[in-house]
Amino acid sequence: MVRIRNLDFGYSRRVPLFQNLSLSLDRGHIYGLLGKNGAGKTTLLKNIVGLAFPWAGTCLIDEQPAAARRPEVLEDLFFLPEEVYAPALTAEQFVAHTAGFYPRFNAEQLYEYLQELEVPRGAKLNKFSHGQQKKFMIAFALAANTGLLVLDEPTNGLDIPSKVQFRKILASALSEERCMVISTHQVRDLESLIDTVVVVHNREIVLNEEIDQLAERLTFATGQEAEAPGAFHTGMSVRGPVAIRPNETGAYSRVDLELLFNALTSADAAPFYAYLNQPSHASVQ
Ligand SMILES: Nc1ncnc2c1ncn2[C@@H]1O[C@H](COP(=O)(O)OP(=O)(O)OP(=O)(O)O)[C@@H](O)[C@H]1O
Repeated sequence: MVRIRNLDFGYSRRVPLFQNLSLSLDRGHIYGLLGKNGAGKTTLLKNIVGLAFPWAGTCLIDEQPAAARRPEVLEDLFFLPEEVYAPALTAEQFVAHTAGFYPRFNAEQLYEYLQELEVPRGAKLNKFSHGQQKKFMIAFALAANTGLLVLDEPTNGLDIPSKVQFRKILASALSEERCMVISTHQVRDLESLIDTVVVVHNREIVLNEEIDQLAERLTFATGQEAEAPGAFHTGMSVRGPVAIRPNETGAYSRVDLELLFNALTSADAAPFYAYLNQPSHASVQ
C-alpha cells in the first residue's frame, strides 16, 4: 500500500534526516514505528501521508504520489498527529462537519468506540481533557475506516485503562483491507498489538520485520539462560538478566520489544544487523 523508494529528506539542506530510505507497508498489518526521540518518526509519517515533500525519491500510496494529495487518496487515509486539535463542537457537530470526507465513515462505530474509551458525550470537544480529546480523535480516526491509518504517538496522554482499551479496539479494527502504522518511543505501549516492527535509526530503516519471524529467528532469554555467552545484546530487567541470541533450538520465546529496540540502537549493533540481514532472513524494506 505504501511504497517509499530512495527517499532523501531533511528540513535544512545542510542536515539531511533521511538518505536513500526505502520502506514498504502492506494492508492487513499493524506496524509499530519505533525510534529514539528525534530519530525522525513524525517526519517519516509526514512523508508517508504527503505532508512533507521528498527532496528525492518517491513516497507512493497505492501507486499515487502522497505529496500530490489527490482526493481519492485522501479519502482513504487518516493521519492522527501527536497533538490533536479539538474544536468547539460536540461529537455530533464534529461528525456533521468532518465525516463527509470519509466515504466509509461509520457513526455507530464511533459511538461504540467512545463508550469503550469512556469518552463523555454531550460536551464540546475543546472542553475535554487532553486525554479525552486524544481518545475522541482516535475513535474518529478508526471509525473513518480508511485503508491507511497513521497514528503518531497515539498513546501519549492516555491513562493505563485507556491504553488497554486502545490496544483492544485497534486490534479488532484491523482487516485485510487496512494498513495501520503507529509510531511511538514508548515501546511497551505497542507490545501485544503490532504484528510488524519498523525501527528508524541513524537516518535509516534498520528493521522492518514481522514479530512472528523475529520469534522464529531469535531467542529472548531470561535468567540464567541470558547469562550464557554468544548474545547479541544483554540487559537487565526487573526480573533479572535478559539477552537476545540466535534461536538455535527452534523454541518459542516472547519478543521483548524494548530489548530488541535497545539492541538495534546500541553502539555495538553491527553483528546483530549482520545476522538479521542474512539472506535467509527477510528483513529491512
Ligand atoms: N518543522 C521542522 N523544522 C525543522 N526541523 C524539524 C522540524 N520538525 C522536526 N525537525 C527536526 O527533525 C528531527 C526529527 O524530528 P521528528 O519529530 O521527526 O522526530 P521523532 O522521532 O518523531 O521524535 P519524538 O520521538 O521526540 O517525537 C529532529 O531533529 C527535529 O528537531
